[in-house]
Amino acid sequence: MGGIVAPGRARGDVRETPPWPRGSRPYALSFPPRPGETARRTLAKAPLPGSQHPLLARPSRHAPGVKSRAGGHMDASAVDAVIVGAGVAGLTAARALRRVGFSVAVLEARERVGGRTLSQSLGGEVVDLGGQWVGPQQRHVLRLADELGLRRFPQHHRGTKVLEVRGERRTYRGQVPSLPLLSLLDLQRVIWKLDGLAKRVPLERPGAAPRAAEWDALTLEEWKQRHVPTWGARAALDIATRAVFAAEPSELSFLHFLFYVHSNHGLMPLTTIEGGAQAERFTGGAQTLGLRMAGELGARVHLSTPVRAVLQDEGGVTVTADGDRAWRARYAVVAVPPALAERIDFGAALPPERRRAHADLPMGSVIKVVATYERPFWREAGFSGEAVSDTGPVRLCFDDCSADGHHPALVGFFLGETARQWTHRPPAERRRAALESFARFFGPQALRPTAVADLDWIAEPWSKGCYVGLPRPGALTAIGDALRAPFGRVHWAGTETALEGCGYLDGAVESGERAATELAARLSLPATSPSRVQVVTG
Ligand SMILES: Cc1cc2nc3c(=O)[nH]c(=O)nc-3n(C[C@H](O)[C@H](O)[C@H](O)COP(=O)(O)OP(=O)(O)OC[C@H]3O[C@@H](n4cnc5c(N)ncnc54)[C@H](O)[C@@H]3O)c2cc1C
Repeated sequence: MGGIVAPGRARGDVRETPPWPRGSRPYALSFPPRPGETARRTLAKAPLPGSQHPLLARPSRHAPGVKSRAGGHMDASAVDAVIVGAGVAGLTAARALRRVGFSVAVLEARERVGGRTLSQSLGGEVVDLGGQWVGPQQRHVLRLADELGLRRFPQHHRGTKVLEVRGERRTYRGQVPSLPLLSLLDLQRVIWKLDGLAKRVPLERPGAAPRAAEWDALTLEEWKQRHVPTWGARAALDIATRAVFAAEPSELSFLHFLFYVHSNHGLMPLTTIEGGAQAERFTGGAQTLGLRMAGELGARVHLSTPVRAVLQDEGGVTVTADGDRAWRARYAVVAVPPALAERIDFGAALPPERRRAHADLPMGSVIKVVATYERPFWREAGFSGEAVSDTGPVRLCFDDCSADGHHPALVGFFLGETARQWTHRPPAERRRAALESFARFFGPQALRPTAVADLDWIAEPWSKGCYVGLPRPGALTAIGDALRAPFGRVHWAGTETALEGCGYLDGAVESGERAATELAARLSLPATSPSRVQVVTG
């Protein structure tokens, strides 16, 4: 097969006729306004620097129809946009572009879609081994879920909670943990203080915060040592940090911590169930988000396709995957975590700030464990199923029963240093340790599950950890806007690039919509390059 064809569906072979003449259609995709909207619209309207980029002056090593590096002929296909990564962000971008008539190909390294979401059957009910909850503030993901027709149900939270601190098991009800009064007062002051400081970090440019350089050089641990006098407030801050970031306070840039809190509507919404980020779950699991979108995209999604190079020239982008397969596109959206983008060759002109983003946003560390039971024995004993611990190895636990309560389950998390300690241990030993934690929280019945499943996200080669990439101290200010700024014809998505909901499903959706808006603007400009209608295959 060879010759000249229009941008095609999956492999450059089917013309997709847009309902308007090329170049005449307004670019705007209709997403509701959000923080930074003005700036984004400006970006979308301004001529982007693609054609002036120094990289575009030289021909691609992978122009269609040429020999590949491996010497074989390339299997090149042409589309408007190649999207790298079929997580929620990449699929959101692809779906949005597709719905306004652009042709897309989505290339995914794994043999499944959904990335950091994974829903699987356990004990007769679907459980989530990756991303799971959504909250009322998370409007991007909630709107997408509604569009896709997904149903949600409230996270169970009624009953007594468990707090394990300094080796002592305490119980409490409501929102106020069982700590000494002085610690509680200190904790409330610290929450107000941190929420106040977070609001001073501009989401578009954290580096423009009043004391950005100083805060970026400081770790959350160092800030805590200076500003939090009571042991109880310190312990609560440590526990909350591990739960929210899957990292230790000593690993986090204080500036990034504040950015993240601002991006996610404050500390309390981040850490609570009722009215917070853990308020609801998806019926059928969170992976249904990606599965539904992939269903709409059909053969445009290519699984088991690890991308190795995204190289651009004057006319477009050539994306090369394992097996010497290549796709030709006008633009690309790279929707993988920065730590995974490090493995992709973007050519010598990739700006140093962007290289730094790939090198200095290591992923957090989490192992998630779900155990199912005959009976919800913790509910029957008056417990909500919520437990936090500074002892571990399970440091955070929730009730994970099905919506109707008929499939009792608990879910636990190994987080930060604890997850790293357990990543190399045998899975059976790890599961046993998780059950022992559950038993300490709620009673010995926890040692008798009907089934147990766990997922060590550190060992996942296409995630390298989770929940999210975390800038090392000093990196956020050095990277500047390179996390989001397009590199020639390459645009970036993924929850790490989100202004709102960063780190969460909400941020993945927000970033996918933003990248689609950027691309739609450029794709709607009059087509000047003949290469967009060329494809030559072997
Ligand atoms: C245990 C756990 C619990 C979580 N809990 C929650 C929660 O309760 N609520 C919430 O909102 N969020 C939660 N999250 C975070 C949430 O899952 C993520 O923010 C979100 O899924 C990120 O989506 P993404 O599309 O940005 O990235 P990803 O899901 O990582 O998608 C990137 C995709 O790119 C692919 N890829 C990587 N490299 C390449 C390559 N070279 N070529 C081709 N493909 C490639 C990957 O395989 C992946 O499919 C949790 C995550 C984990 C792991």
